[in-house]
Amino acid sequence: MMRIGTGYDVHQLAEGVDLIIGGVKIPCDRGLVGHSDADVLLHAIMDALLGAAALGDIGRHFPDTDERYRGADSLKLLEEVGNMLADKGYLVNNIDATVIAQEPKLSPYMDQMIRNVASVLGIAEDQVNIKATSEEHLGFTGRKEGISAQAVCTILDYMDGSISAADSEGGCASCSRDREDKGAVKSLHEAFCPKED
Ligand SMILES: Nc1ccn([C@@H]2O[C@H](COP(=O)(O)O)[C@@H](O)[C@H]2O)c(=O)n1
Ligand SMILES: C[C@@]1(CO)OP(=O)(O)OP(=O)(O)OC[C@H]1O
Repeated sequence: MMRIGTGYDVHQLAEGVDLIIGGVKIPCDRGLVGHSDADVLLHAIMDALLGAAALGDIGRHFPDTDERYRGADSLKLLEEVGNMLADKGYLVNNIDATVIAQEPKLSPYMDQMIRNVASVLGIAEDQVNIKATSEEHLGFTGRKEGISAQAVCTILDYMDGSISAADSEGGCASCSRDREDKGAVKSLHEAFCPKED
């Protein structure tokens, strides 16, 4: 069965803070404020993945009252979310996301953002799409008070037997993540990567 998830996040812009989007530190006179590194794009993607798997949201798994997540690298949190999905027998099929930012221009950094997301999730780069749009100077994003992001994803349920190796363009996530010893992931590995054993 294919399942769909959506995610949305907003962070405020302020001086004296790094701007990190999609795991890329972007040169800018202001950055996003948060308890973690405030990576608005990765937060929206995590919520989409958790939503698709009916696993709640990032606040449930990484509470902003927990000191362990102060300044947290959101790529590490995304990797944890990927592990949660794999442990439940889900494969990430595709992710599409939009960052809404009046400035700076994000297009020069898109390829690296895509590489970062694909790499930590153990999927192919063409399973990830990231876009940017300004808000034509309208609203809080248009006034440059903050940056928002939206994401949608589809995931496939390996355990229901309805998908084949051909559905997993990225192959078995366990190959790139060394998680072969876990139940559902072991099954994925055996199904999708038999020749690599
Ligand atoms: N922060 C942004 C905003 C936009 N882009 C790129 O520019 C294109 C046009 O944006 P509009 O908001 O004028 O529609 C958009 O499709 C992006 O390719 C960007 O890189 N960074
Ligand atoms: C990942 C967390 C961890 O504190 O990051 P924050 O920077 O607080 O970002 P937000 O999107 O407001 O909430 C998610 C949190 O769980």
